[in-house]
Amino acid sequence: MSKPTVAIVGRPNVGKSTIFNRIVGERISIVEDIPGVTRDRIYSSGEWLNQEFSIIDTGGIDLGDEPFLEQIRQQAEIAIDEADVIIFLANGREGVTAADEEVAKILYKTKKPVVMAVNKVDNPEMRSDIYDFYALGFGEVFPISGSHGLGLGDLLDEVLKHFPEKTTEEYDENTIKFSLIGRPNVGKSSLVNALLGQERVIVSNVAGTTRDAVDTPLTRDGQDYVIIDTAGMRKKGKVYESTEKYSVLRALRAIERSDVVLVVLDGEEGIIEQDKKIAGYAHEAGRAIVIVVNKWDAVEKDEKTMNEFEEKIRAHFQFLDYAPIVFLSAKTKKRTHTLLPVINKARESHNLRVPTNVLNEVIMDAIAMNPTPTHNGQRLRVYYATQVGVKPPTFVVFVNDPELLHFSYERFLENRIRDAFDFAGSPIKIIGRARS
Ligand SMILES: Nc1nc2c(ncn2[C@@H]2O[C@H](COP(=O)(O)OP(=O)(O)OP(=O)(O)O)[C@@H](O)[C@H]2O)c(=O)[nH]1
Ligand SMILES: Nc1nc2c(ncn2[C@@H]2O[C@H](COP(=O)(O)OP(=O)(O)OP(=O)(O)O)[C@@H](O)[C@H]2O)c(=O)[nH]1
Repeated sequence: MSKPTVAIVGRPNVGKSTIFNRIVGERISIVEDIPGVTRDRIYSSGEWLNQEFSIIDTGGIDLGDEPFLEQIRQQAEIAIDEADVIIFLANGREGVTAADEEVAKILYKTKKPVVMAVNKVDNPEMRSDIYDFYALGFGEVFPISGSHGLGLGDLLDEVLKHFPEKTTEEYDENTIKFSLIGRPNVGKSSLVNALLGQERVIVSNVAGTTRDAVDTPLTRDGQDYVIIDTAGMRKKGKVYESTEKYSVLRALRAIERSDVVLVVLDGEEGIIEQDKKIAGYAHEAGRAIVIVVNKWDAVEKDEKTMNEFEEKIRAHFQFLDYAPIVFLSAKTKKRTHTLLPVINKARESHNLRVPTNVLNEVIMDAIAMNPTPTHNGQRLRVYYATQVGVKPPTFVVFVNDPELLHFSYERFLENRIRDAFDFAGSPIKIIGRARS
């Protein structure tokens, strides 16, 4: 299900990142640290009154050497393209500035709801500083203070009012939604074309929450698929489309709407740091993952080449050890037919539920084989485990003290679970919980 999206715009220094962090709350900090993956804090999720939404800090989208005004203009346009509701943020301590007026001018052009918030109103006496902002014409002005956490509730109440009607599931639940991510030029568009082949369906604009998203349907062997955000893979001529942060944002949104994510690599050029970062996003999102090595036609090879490349992938993407690897060529179409069955399998793993009794046998056997660790004289005790969810499969392990369940032991349990059940292509999550 795609969540509504909120974007924060405003000139520099009004406090966009402060507000973003407030709204995102603890979420970012609890995400596990993956070595080599730096987090761009431009896109995350928030929750208010049980309503989940995605949030974008357009200020975090670095638009290179563009002049100052051009940058904020482009950021406002990104907000218009990507969001369902826009928070226009200004600074109450400085009043309405020329740059605020520039942002306003861009926002007048959109039909999307804009909620005006004035930040740095740190105490009630300062509330009179906000009246000038009514002149910008966005209706009610919400005084807030990011540093003191004031006024955010009222602001979010207003934002929520403008969310689109609850969208029903975009596609039938049997339809497999997948996206292709990877750095520029690895051959994502070529691969989509290769998959569509003769049966190329006219690209239809299926309305998602992002008006701009163009998804491409595909049916093969009786299975329906939708390739998510094929438009985002093509350059559409807007200035900011080519900036790295924007393509990351686009990819993150596509990942979020997908069941399965294809991480596309260039077999000819090999693996570079950017690939790792992109793969990290897919992993963190908890989607099923397939690694695709494209341009395999262009690689000079002997019988060892594929194994060697696979070893390289495993060494670089240790966190993706569950992802199957498919070598193919979008250009010659060699082995492209092997891809969809692997996608089907990954989706199946992502939805797999295992019986509690068998799961507990596996866990108890694991413990017998490799006794639980001790820490400061205290031994970890594992009582039982149960699967609490799918997409990704999530297991709660009841223990005496979750602090004692270290990453390495968790990893060991994960591997035993994987040996016992076929979760190929899917991440699995283990949560330690104290038995009450
Ligand atoms: N007094 C006061 N200062 C604030 C408040 N919110 C943010 N600030 C300060 O304003 C400055 C800018 O905040 P940021 O959140 O970095 O602003 P930004 O809009 O994201 O800036 P850019 O990243 O340059 O676009 C920081 O020094 C913050 O500490 C607030 O509510 N009150
Ligand atoms: N040799 C070879 N070249 C390929 C293959 N697939 C794509 N290419 C070439 O790689 C280049 C980039 O392909 P695209 O499909 O545009 O790559 P992309 O990942 O969609 O690129 P962006 O739109 O920039 O993100 C083109 O020149 C393709 O002809 C392949 O399997 N083998």
